[in-house]
Amino acid sequence: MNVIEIHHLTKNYGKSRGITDVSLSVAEGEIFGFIGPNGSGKSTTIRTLLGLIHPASGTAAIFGKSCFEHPEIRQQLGYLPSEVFYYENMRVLDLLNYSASFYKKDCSKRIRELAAVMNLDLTKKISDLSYGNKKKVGIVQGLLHEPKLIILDEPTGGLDPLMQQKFFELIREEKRKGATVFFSSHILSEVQKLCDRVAFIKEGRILRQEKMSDLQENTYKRISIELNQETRPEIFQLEGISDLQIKNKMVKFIFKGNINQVTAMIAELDLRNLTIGEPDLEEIFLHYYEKEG
Ligand SMILES: Nc1ncnc2c1ncn2[C@@H]1O[C@H](COP(=O)(O)OP(=O)(O)OP(=O)(O)O)[C@@H](O)[C@H]1O
Repeated sequence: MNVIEIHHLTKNYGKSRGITDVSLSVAEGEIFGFIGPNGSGKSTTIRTLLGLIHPASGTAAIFGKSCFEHPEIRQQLGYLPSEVFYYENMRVLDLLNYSASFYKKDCSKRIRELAAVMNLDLTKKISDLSYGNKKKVGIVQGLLHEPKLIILDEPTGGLDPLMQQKFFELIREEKRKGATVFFSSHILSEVQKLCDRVAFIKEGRILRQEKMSDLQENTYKRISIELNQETRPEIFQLEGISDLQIKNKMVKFIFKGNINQVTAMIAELDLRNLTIGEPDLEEIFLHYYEKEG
C-alpha cells in the first residue's frame, strides 16, 4: 500500500512558481528522500500534502485520504517543519507535554527516551536553547507519539555530525518498527545513507525518482586524467561520458557504463596520472540530470 500518493500537484504563489505537476508515491515502510536545491519546491510539496496550503490543481493523499477532508490523519503522522517557532518562555518538557496532549496516548516515556538519545535537556527554557537544540526539540516533537508516517522537512540543519548520526539511527529504528519516512533535504550525501528511494526536484518539477540501490549499482565513475600533452575533446566522445572538462593537459569526466570501454580508451593515451573515483550523488544528479531540468 502507498502511504503517500501525490498526483499532478501544482501550486503557484501569485505569479511566482511554487510546484508544477508534481507526482510521487511512497510505499509503506519506505524511507523516501526528497532532494532539491533551495527554493525548488520541497516545502511547498510537503505543506500541500499536509493540507496546510491549497493546490491550484492535483491531489495529495496520506493513507488514501486527503488531509483537508480528513484532518484526523494528523494523529498518525509526525511532522518536523523546516523552520520551527516556539513559545520562548516555555520549558522544553512543558512544550513537549503540550504537543503530546494532542494525541490520544501517553507519550511521557517516549519523550524521555528521545530526549536521552538526542542529548536534550528537558528542564531548559526554549529561549535559552541554541538553534541546533531547538531543532532537537522539533525532532522529539515529531516522533514522540510514535507516528506511522514521519515527514521531516530539512531535519538535520543545525545538528552537529554526532547528533546527525544519532538522528539517523532514530529514523532507522522507526523504520524497523514499521514507520514510513518522507525526508526532504538539499544534502544528497545524508539522504544517500538513509533512504530506500529518492526523488529529485528542481525548479518546482520532479526530474527523477530512483531506487537508491539502482543509483548506487550503476557504474558511475569520476575519472581524472593528467596527460603528457594537450588533447582534443573528440578523443573523449565515448558513449557514457558526461560532464567532460578539458583544461590544458587535465581531463575530467563522469562515466557510466562498461568500465572496460573507458580503460581501453585511456590505454591509448600518454598518461602522467590517472584517478578513478566514485562520484557522489550530487555530481550524478547535477551532471546527468541537468539536461532534463
Ligand atoms: N509564501 C510564499 N509566497 C511566495 N512565494 C513562495 C512562498 N513560499 C514559497 N514560495 C516560492 O516557491 C518556490 C518553492 O519554495 P519552497 O519553500 O517550497 O522550496 P524549498 O525547496 O523548500 O526550499 P528551501 O530548501 O530553501 O527550504 C520558491 O521559488 C519560493 O520563493
